[in-house]
Amino acid sequence: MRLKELLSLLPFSEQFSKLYDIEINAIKMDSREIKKGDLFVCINGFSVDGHDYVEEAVQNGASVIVAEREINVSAPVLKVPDTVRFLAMAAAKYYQHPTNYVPLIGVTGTNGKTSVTYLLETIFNHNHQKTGVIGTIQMKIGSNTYPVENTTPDALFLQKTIRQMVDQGVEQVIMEVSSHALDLGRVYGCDYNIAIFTNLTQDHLDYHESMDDYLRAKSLLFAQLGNSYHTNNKKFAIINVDDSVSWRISRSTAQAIITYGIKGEAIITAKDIQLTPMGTRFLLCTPYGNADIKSNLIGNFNVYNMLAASAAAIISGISLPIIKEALQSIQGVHGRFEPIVNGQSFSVIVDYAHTPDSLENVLATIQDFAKKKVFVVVGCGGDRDRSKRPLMAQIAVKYADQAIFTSDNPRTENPQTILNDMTAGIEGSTTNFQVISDRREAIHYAIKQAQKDDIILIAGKGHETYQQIGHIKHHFDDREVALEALQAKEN
Ligand SMILES: CC(=O)N[C@H]1[C@@H](OP(=O)(O)OP(=O)(O)OC[C@H]2O[C@@H](n3ccc(=O)[nH]c3=O)[C@H](O)[C@@H]2O)O[C@H](CO)[C@@H](O)[C@@H]1O[C@H](C)C(=O)N[C@@H](C)C(=O)N[C@H](CCC(=O)O)C(=O)O
Ligand SMILES: Nc1ncnc2c1ncn2[C@@H]1O[C@H](COP(=O)(O)OP(=O)(O)OP(=O)(O)O)[C@@H](O)[C@H]1O
Ligand SMILES: N[C@H](CCC[C@H](N)C(=O)O)C(=O)O
Ligand SMILES: [Mg+2]
Repeated sequence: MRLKELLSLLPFSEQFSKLYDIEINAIKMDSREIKKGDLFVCINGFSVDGHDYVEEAVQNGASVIVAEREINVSAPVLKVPDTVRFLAMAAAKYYQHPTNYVPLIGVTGTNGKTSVTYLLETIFNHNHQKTGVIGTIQMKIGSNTYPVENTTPDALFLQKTIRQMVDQGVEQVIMEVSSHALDLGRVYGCDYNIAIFTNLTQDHLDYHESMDDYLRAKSLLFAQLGNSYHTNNKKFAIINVDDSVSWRISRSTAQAIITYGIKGEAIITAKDIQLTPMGTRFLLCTPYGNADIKSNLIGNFNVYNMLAASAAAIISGISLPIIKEALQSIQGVHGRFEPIVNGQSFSVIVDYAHTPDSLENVLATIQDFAKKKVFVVVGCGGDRDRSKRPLMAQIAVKYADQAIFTSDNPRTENPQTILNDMTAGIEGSTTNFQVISDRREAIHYAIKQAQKDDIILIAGKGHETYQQIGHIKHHFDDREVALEALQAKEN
């Protein structure tokens, strides 16, 4: 690509006219990956500043540097006010605006993003449409899966991935959009057709300075809805009316709004909800008629997830019978309320609840069905929102008969400090908890204690297959460890 094409993204780009004819092989944001003829965009990150790696980029053959400040190197330097924005726009341009050639659904909110994307993937597949999915667990093109580092990848990886999806005949892309991604401009270059808001509750206050700032980030997805380059497709915001901030999300967009909910007045609603330990039944009510849904998914929060997915499917032209068939076919979402079964007389459930709200939802659901004791094994991530730690501990001791506090990706923090933050939230007279820092030991302990009809919730890691200590990810899978403990108990 000629540099002139990328420069057309910048206002007053004539000032760079001398550079128009430079040929760009690829756009890179990492000096270590630069090859001859690449353009290097300097990003000021959380650990280091990409501007400090310009020399290395030039040595590796960078033909142009894009930076936020004057830099004295042998390669030409394009000074722009915001390299993050430039990167997102340049990536979209370089990969020929892939999101203009495939419908794109973005799902944001504190909890339920992965669940809703999974429900949507199943619905579109039942409608015989090839899907591409980008999210926390993995990236998927059709049935091929690829590992991911982030829930929402950086702009370069994102645009490249969607381009691959378009080239491989994907007919619908569904992606989770994290608040970090919105705040860091990873999705500036995306043209969404549908944006879904699940809910907003406390998380990530290590990154966002307040809940208001967290909401601002979430609302950016709705603010950018409709920034189409070529298409004239209608755009829709799908919003959970039962969430207290939904009106602020609605006000962020000028596009059409489709509401869903159970308590408040909404376009897509659920009536006659029956929640059981085996699954959920409800009447899905839509402007196109109603459908009686019998789902294997457990808990009231999953009714919300099914409403959100149904709303997006309806808007995408999928019929109610297909939606019903798809929702009823779903056995569960990986690592979300996933039962671990080895013929034992009590239940073991692995779940990804790692926020106060999701932990409360899952424990309240379990408590509703519990015949005997409820155990919860839970920890809080290191280098993440400290203020959620005491809240999660309070919720654990409130809903469970016995809480076992343990480690969940301590990262660079001392595990004991995290556990102290958790127990600091608990009143002195409370005794239904203990601390077992080693997660394997904690899971074994809970399973050893359990008796007939008890329920053990192992929360926080869900599908994760590692425990991150320092900067190293050690293999660890709650589901494997639970099974190992069940087998040990048997013998
Ligand atoms: C806080 C955060 O978001 N960090 C992301 C960020 O890393 P960073 O800012 O630390 O990058 P850095 O190491 O400082 O590097 C800055 C720049 O210098 C460049 N560099 C660096 C070294 C070098 O030798 N040469 C060089 O050019 C880097 O390529 C980069 O362009 O950019 C990286 C590349 O895009 C991301 O992978 C990384 O996500 C980390 C892994 C992370 O944990 N992020 C979390 C907080 C996150 O984003 N989470 C959300 C989900 C949250 C939710 O569940 O709701 C997500 O979407 O995943
Ligand atoms: N709609 C919902 N409301 C509240 N809690 C939910 C909802 N859906 C799922 N949960 C709970 O939150 C946990 C995480 O769900 P899910 O992975 O779908 O959310 P997410 O938004 O993708 O999370 P992350 O930000 O970590 O990617 C589940 O394991 C469940 O306990
Ligand atoms: N996407 C979330 C995942 C948290 C999962 C939990 N196991 C932890 O490590 O804190 C985050 O990065 O905050
Ligand atoms: Mg997710």
